[in-house]
Amino acid sequence: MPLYLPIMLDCSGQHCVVIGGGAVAERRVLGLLEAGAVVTVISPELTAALTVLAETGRLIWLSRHYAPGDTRGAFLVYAASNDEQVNGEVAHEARVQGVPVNVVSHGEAGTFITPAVLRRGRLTVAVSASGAGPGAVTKIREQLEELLGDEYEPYLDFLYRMRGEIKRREPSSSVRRQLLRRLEGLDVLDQMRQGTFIEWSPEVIDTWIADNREE
Ligand SMILES: C[C@@]1(CC(=O)O)c2cc3[nH]c(cc4nc(cc5[nH]c(cc(n2)[C@H]1CCC(=O)O)[C@@](C)(CC(=O)O)[C@@H]5CCC(=O)O)C(CC(=O)O)=C4CCC(=O)O)c(CCC(=O)O)c3CC(=O)O
Ligand SMILES: NC(=O)C1=CN([C@@H]2O[C@H](COP(=O)(O)OP(=O)(O)OC[C@H]3O[C@@H](n4cnc5c(N)ncnc54)[C@H](O)[C@@H]3O)[C@@H](O)[C@H]2O)C=CC1
Repeated sequence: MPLYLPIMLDCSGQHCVVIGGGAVAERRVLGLLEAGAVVTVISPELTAALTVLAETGRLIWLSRHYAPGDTRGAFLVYAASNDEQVNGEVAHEARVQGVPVNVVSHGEAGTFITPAVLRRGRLTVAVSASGAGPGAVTKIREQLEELLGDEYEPYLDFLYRMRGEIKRREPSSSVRRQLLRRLEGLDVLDQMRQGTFIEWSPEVIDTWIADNREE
């Protein structure tokens, strides 16, 4: 297996196709929906959770087997049936069309693989072992879950908001850089972990910027 290139893809509004409706397809669909994709599932059967998503209009379900041409025009394709041969055909068709494809039954047959994912609001950590085995990946993801607690969600929201304020208010790029460096050096993350953080009002932000803007 090669060393894959990690990237973060904007899938919002993009048409993505999943072949198969089992447990693995379900994981792929949930990831796609979280990323805002428009999902079509092609499978004669669906898991209970996928059935609910189809019934509530969160995905488009074509209740049939894969047929040639199903991957046409897709942004991403997932060959997630339990039939190796079908998955191989899907992969071949997608490759010919230049559409990125993930093959769940045989990673190397696809053009990308799916990492284990940990999310904390704006934070996304994707773990790949380049095919060394799902056990290793899962264990590393679980260890990172211990390390990166829920406090990262409000912390990154705080940094995001303050970064916006600094960029909006401060015309000098060198001062901006200094403010952003100082911002990241604050003990806000610890305060959030301990539950002692008090949301910064616009006045507090003004004062902090004024106090920290000297070069
Ligand atoms: C190559 C890759 C291709 C891809 O799917 O993209 C691939 C391939 C295969 N997985 C297989 C088996 C299992 N995989 C899992 C679980 C996960 N597998 C995932 C990713 C990947 N799996 C890609 C490499 C990622 C990397 O290394 O970077 C995760 C991270 C993401 C996800 O699937 O959501 C998720 C953990 C999520 C988490 O913990 O967060 C479980 C456990 C379970 O399902 O509960 C089992 C059953 C138990 C077992 O076999 O150990 C088989 C054998 C199938 C067979 O026997 O027929 C193949 C085929 C092959 O080896 O090529
Ligand atoms: N990459 C991964 O993380 C993992 C991969 N696997 C592999 O993924 C495959 C699928 O796993 P599960 O989802 O657990 O299997 P499953 O048996 O629960 O689901 C298979 C799905 O494929 C559908 N299907 C079968 N033939 C089809 C066709 N011709 N066209 C469209 N849909 C078709 C079935 O209706 C069913 O919905 C396994 O066979 C295994 O090889 C298994 C576990 C984890």
